[in-house]
Amino acid sequence: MRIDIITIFPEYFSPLELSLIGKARASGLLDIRLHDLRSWTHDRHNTVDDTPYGGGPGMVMKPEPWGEALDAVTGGGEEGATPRLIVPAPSGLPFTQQRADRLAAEPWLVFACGRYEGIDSRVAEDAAGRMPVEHLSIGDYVLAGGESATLVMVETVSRLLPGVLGNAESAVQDSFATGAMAHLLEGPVYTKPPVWRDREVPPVLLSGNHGAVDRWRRDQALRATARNRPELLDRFTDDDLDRRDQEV
Ligand SMILES: Nc1cc(-c2ccc3cc[nH]c3c2)n[nH]1
Repeated sequence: MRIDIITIFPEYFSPLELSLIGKARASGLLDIRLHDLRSWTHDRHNTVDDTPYGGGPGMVMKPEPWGEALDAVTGGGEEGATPRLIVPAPSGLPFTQQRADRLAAEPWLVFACGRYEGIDSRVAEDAAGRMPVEHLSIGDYVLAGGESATLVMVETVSRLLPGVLGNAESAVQDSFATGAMAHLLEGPVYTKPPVWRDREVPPVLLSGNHGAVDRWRRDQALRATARNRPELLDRFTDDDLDRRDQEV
């Protein structure tokens, strides 16, 4: 997958040089390219913002640099390929695991990181004439810019790509994404030592009884979900829950 990120703070994305994503980039699994929006300004001050039409607080990102940046970045696709443009925004569609699964199937994503009060709306309108455009929100809170949201989305999508996670992690990911644990919150996890500050690991996890361990883990996941996200349990009918009992 190719991922282009356009931002006035390219250094914000140095975490993408680390860990699994850093390794995936080094191996060629992931091709992440950073672009400084100011490269497409032509004035002495590299101006990217201006006052909002209609008045109001703050500044709005000017359309000209964005238009030139998107033309330059998206024009260079192989065999004229076009990317999907993702614009992080508090007003966007919810970014969910399901939407991440869908984005992970895309060959090329471009992220437009806004700042100030946002990007002149004509930029996305103009781009939509040449490529799919999605405004996405990572949650109901307001960030100072799109960079944090882009980091979250790039990490969530990248870890779904085959080969990015090691075998162990991808096995864990599968068990929570599908089957009896799908859509449930993860329960508690433990590792050595068996006793730490007089706190024991739940004995079932040391029992070697895989059926009992699976049942215990599903029960813990149901408890965590009922406690913190009861609305997720609405997805299950009583029959589903009974069937899950048989499954595990
Ligand atoms: N889910 C979420 C996205 C944002 C966001 C996205 C872009 C910009 C640009 C300026 N402020 C922004 C905030 N906040 N919260």
